[in-house]
Amino acid sequence: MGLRQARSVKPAGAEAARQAAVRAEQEYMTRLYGRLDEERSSAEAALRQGPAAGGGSVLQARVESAVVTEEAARRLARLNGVEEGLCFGRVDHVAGADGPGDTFYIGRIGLRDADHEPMLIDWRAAAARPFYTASPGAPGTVARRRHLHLRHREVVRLDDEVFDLEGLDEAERSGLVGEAALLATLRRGRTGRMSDVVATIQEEQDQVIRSALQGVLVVQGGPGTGKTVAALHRAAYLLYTHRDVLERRGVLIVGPNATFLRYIEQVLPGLGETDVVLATVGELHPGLKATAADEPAVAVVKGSARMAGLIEAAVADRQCAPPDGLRVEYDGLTLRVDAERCAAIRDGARGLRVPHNVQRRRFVHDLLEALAHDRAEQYDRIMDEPLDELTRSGQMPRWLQELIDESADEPLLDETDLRLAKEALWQDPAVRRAVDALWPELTPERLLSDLYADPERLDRAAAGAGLDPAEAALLRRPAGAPWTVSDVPLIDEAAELLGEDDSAERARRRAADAARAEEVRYAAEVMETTGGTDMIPIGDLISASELAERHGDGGPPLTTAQRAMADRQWAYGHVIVDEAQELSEMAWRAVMRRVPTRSLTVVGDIAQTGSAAGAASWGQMLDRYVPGRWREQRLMVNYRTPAAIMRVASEVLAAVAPDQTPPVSVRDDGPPPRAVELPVDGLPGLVAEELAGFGDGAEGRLAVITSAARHARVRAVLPGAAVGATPEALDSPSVVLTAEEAKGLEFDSVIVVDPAGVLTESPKGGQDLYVALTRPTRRLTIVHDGDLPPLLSGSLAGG
Ligand SMILES: Nc1ncnc2c1ncn2[C@@H]1O[C@H](COP(=O)(O)OP(=O)(O)OP(=O)(O)O)[C@@H](O)[C@H]1O
Repeated sequence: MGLRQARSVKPAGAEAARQAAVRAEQEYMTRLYGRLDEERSSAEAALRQGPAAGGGSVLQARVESAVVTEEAARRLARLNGVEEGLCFGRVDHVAGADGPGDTFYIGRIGLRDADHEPMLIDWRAAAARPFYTASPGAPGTVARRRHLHLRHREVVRLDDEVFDLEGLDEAERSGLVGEAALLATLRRGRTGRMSDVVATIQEEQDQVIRSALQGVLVVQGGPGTGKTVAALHRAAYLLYTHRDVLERRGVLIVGPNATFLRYIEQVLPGLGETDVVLATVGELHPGLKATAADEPAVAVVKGSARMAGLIEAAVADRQCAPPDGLRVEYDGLTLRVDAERCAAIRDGARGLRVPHNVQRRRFVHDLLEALAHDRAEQYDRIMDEPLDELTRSGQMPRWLQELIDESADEPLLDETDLRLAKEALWQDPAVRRAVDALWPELTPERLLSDLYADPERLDRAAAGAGLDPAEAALLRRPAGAPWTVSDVPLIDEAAELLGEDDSAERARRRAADAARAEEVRYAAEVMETTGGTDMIPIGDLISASELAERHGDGGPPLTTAQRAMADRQWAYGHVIVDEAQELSEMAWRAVMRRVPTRSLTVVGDIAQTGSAAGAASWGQMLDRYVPGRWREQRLMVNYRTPAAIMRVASEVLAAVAPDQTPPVSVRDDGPPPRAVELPVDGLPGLVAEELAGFGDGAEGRLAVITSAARHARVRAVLPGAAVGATPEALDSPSVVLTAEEAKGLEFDSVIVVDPAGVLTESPKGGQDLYVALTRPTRRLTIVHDGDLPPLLSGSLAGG
């Protein structure tokens, strides 16, 4: 939207009129909050009372109570979540020939009065849209947009934007100022957590938020253009508009790291939304929670799509036919299956179009059958020896010879004999060992750790997948080393090829039965806990780590989000990938498996790609799934970084990614960025000065972003600062981060230490410095040792 064209009106000299307007709005807000209180009371009563008694079985009654209770708990959670800023806007439509124009109040949820007349319109509803899209150039039927600023339940300020200028007198026109509501929001100090922006969504963002559910939408935008915030509001909007599908299937949001997910976590409940799973790539596979990163060169190999071929080859390598045939000692005999038969059995199993662990059942069956036959033949020969002797010596009685001749055509083993023989063989440890060695039952983790730890296996698999020996060597590591984030898509890929192993399948079935019983018990317990508001609503917005904790407690998987997270084969209704430029080809495969309908929102900035295995273009990652069928929307306005800071960042961008256009800053406030020549030992003084600049309020966050080379020293001189991308770091006034860790986050003040180091360490060639420079919302200080990179020195004021 033409942000600078939008206008607000300050009725100069009309203080009395302003006060009257505030009073009128206060009256309306009081009614709205009164209605909210009534709704809360009725949700609490529904929780206390449960469903009305009716006919039906005890089980049916229990299930109904669970449903009613869950619905009431959700409703209550939603109502409690909107206490602050319940209503934030109002639109007045132009009067028509048939009477005065409609007025709508816009809020975080919708409310109706006792007669079911709408009092407050949910921001996601179609009737709310003009509030976001009206602009002076295209006002539609909107005459005025009013932003209401509340503190608790009290109206503290109104900002009007009048689109029907004809209706204003000269004094009012001269009092018009630029986008007061947005700028006031943007200037607020940071709290370490992202907050919702429902009151100030801009038109270009609105288009992203309300874009159709179907297909792949790419949102490409520079730093601070609100990609993350728009993606989260889109999740809320889609869940509201397509509740039927998405409540059942859930929405998955993939973010770059756990801290980032914590940073955005509270936005969704704030928007009144649930049924959303937040996960990093390292958590995509149930049961895993990898955070360690590989060296860039290793990450590049692990991220390459060729790894899919390597894993396929590694699985095939675990399906053996011994070149000399199989020999097993059993019951005093040496049982044999010759090489040709072994190969036929292996190929027969491979020919089934099912995963390895399921094919194994056929392999085991056929191999045991071959062994059983060999055993029967050997017994037969042993039994035949005395008879042969009789024949040779001419002492065979006629009746016996006749009996032998009659049974000559009968098979050695009938069906029952064969079954019993196979069962007996399968009980024998030596037979099992032999079968397992040829075609083991494998978990994905075991496949991968065996592979990484065995150079010969690796070389064989690599050769089958077109990786050269040097690349294969990068994958080597000792068994038992912790999994890295880049391993997780590989484990997921392996799981797909291996299928459930038998024991896992049995455990899953047992767990499902137990969970069902537990759900009924839980519902009954909830009914007894009729504590009203202090009852913890059933949390639907769940992160992978929370899920793991709950499962550790043996709690039942209750919600869509919880069920989805626990199930590798869950198909989500929609997937949102944030900082999507960082995903490798293999990570994309893992994501795409989770959304067979290809309903995705892909959010990122190609200019910020830091990961060596990440995207150079969106087509590189997406064309193989939806060739030419993804749509792109660009966000061009930077809401975070003031213009003077952005000028410095833009010069870096021009040098490292000349084909990318930096966004235009909406803010041009704040002090100019500065460069300071200072040894690391001088940092405490600088940090103290910056923190003092925030004043005494609780708000205000500072980050020291430094190169890996200086990280240890910077940490040592700043013992009071939090370190690294941990959730606790978000609550700390100051934190020391690498550029990689700072991705997606923002801070009031940023000190970049050792820009030359950040620049050279950046795997892609400078993108990390661009990321670091675009984190501040107010102040940027660059600290160097007299080695300021030339691409910064031109645009910075020295200090
Ligand atoms: N319409 C808006 N109203 C108020 N604040 C907004 C609006 N759009 C974005 N912002 C604010 O601008 C800041 C940047 O937004 P966000 O983090 O979503 O940007 P981004 O494009 O994801 O950035 P990056 O690529 O650097 O991670 C946030 O503080 C966000 O709340």
